[in-house]
Amino acid sequence: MTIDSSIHQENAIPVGQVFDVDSRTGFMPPQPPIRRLPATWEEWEAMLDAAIAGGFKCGDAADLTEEDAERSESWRAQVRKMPVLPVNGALTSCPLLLRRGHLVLTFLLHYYVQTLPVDVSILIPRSIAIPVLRVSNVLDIPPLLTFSDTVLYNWDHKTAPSSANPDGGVEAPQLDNLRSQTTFSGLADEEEFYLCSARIELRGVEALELMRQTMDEMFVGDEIAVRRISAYLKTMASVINELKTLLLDVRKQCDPERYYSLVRPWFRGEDSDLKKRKWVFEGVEDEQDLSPPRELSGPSAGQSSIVHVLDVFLGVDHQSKNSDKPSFMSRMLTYMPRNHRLFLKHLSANPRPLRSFIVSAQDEELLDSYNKAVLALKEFRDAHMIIATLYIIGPARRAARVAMAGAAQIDSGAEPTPPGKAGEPLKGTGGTDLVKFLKDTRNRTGATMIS
Ligand code: HEM
Repeated sequence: MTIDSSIHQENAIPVGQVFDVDSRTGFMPPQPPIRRLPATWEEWEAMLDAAIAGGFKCGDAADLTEEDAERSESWRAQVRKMPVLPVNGALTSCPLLLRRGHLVLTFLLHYYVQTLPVDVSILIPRSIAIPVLRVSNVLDIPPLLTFSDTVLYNWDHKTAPSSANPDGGVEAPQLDNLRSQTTFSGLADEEEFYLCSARIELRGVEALELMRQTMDEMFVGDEIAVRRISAYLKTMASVINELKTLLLDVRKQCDPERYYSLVRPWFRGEDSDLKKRKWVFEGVEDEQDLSPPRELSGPSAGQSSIVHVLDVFLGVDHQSKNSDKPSFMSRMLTYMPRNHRLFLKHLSANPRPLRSFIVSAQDEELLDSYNKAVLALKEFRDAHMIIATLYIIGPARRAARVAMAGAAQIDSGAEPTPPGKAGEPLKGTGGTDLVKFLKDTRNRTGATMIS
């Protein structure tokens, strides 16, 4: 049986069409997402083409010239003049078009917001504000760029696969034959940042299949089942180790300084705005069916369902006992495609979780295999901390030192504080106090091991 089959028992892993989880590509769609919206919405596509061709810089870029600022302002003026295109008909009835619609509108939105001068308030013009709110409402995700826009629904084959597979089905994309459809900067570094996650999604499909097999065996629960689960968990540990290698491989083609200064600033959501400006969606108050969004965190691979699935399956709990506030991980669920969120909800509601099965089985080999799988996930997070240090913490400190040196030259009395040092803690794209947060998730993973 493949993981495509329908749910066949109460505690089965919930996969199949209803959850948009594919047996070959997991949370990624099996075929490349559509590349362009139909003619009715061509103005959005054309405006996005113009932004990409414009090679814009963010409004706070250190090397922004007057000419750069004028060019992006003339693009923004065109966006403001654009009509409010309808969100109806073919667009709302086709999930594939809706996904492309969300991608195009949120890239436009981030181009618009991030190219604004730093000293003006953020008013998102009606031409983007109304459609992005409508499309996001139908998809039930927030009206800004998400992991699904940059990774899940933003890929294509680098070269078209040579042939269909023998049974006439679609072949899963090869990990080394991927490209991204849309980027802000046009840099290979940005593409590599997205593709690193895409490869993890695809390689993670084997973990999904192992979970399904494990849950089937837990249902049986006899001695043979225990031996089989033990073997599945050992294989899962090696799959997670491969995910770690894929993560560390981001260093091969994504340069930390370029990522930090030329790619990452485009992702900022409302909660990462340096001046704490509010994002105002023009015209929302005139529309009966719309309301202003409550929370707008930028895209983060913390929204990757595959990592959440591993946590839920292995029993890693990210919710702090001393806080009523939802954890970052549970907040990120609302940024995932709705069906993937439902998938996770279904998995979390499993009446017989793996961890309690392991505890009650009292089998040494099984316990060892389980701990190996959890250790592999903890080591994935160790590697992730190395990456976050290389790509964010290091460059942020260096940028702060340069800024301090500049300020000291201007005014020797000034004492600016670098981010992540004595002042405000360094923020993640999702608005977290990132050093503390990443350490916490890593430690919680380690603490899941059973002694
Ligand atoms: C250059 C590459 C990467 C950088 C710089 C990076 C950075 C970060 C940062 C700063 C956070 C903190 C949360 C936030 O505020 O966004 C985070 C969270 C997270 N990232 Fe990454 N990340 C990278 C690649 C990846 C990849 C490829 C994955 C896996 C698909 C991943 C999975 C996660 C997860 C699951 C979280 C939530 C926290 C956790 O589970 O430990 N990241 N990342």
